[in-house]
Amino acid sequence: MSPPSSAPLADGLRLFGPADDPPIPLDAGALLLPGWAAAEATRWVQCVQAVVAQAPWRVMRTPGGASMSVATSNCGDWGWVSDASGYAYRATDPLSGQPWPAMPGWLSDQAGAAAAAAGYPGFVPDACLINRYAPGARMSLHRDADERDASAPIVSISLGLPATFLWGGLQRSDRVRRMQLEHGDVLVWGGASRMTFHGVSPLKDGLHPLLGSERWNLTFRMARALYMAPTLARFA
Ligand SMILES: O=C(O)CCC(=O)C(=O)O
Ligand SMILES: [Fe+2]
Repeated sequence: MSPPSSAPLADGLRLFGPADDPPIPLDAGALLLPGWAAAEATRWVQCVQAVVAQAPWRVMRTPGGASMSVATSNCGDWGWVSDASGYAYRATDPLSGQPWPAMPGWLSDQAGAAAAAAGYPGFVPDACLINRYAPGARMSLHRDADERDASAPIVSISLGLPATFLWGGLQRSDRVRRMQLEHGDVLVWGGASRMTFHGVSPLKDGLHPLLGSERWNLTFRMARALYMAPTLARFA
């Protein structure tokens, strides 16, 4: 196999990270792209800031009534919300009654390029959930199961403080692996691992040059749209 190319594709898109770190297979269908988003981190941060200027960070409640430990926002056609009635994708922000901020084209392009680099061409997200972790914030083991088309992958970007990511199996009781997610890391999972249980351990305190004592995570999904990989990929 030839070494991964670092040549910019267009408008700052790269096949692999600036350090040319090769992708790390995690499971069938799941790949870590180390540092893939690091080179453009300030642009990622600016995009999030523009979103939260319109749809501010808020703490959602779980159906059981507990406050989530992350603060959350969304952009795109569909925003993921949790409240007393359950989990759902909504077209409008419950805080404002207005549609969620549009997904910046650059974000959508980046998510599509990351998915393609992980073997999922044709990924066009219609939802981007943004989670903000302060020290102590965590996400318990769950799987992303509110989307219409489970053949579409998930693209998850980490910014700011490192976190311990929990990667389990298809059953809640399966062994859980712990891995460090660093600033700029991109995790893509789909196919056989699309319904893998995952979570995040309580964030350790620290100071990141760009985000201070926070970690931001952007999770791109196809919430309602159907995933249609380009025909060519089937013959590749
Ligand atoms: O913060 C992360 O890395 C994971 C977030 C997540 O799993 C989710 O929002 O569903
Ligand atoms: Fe998740």
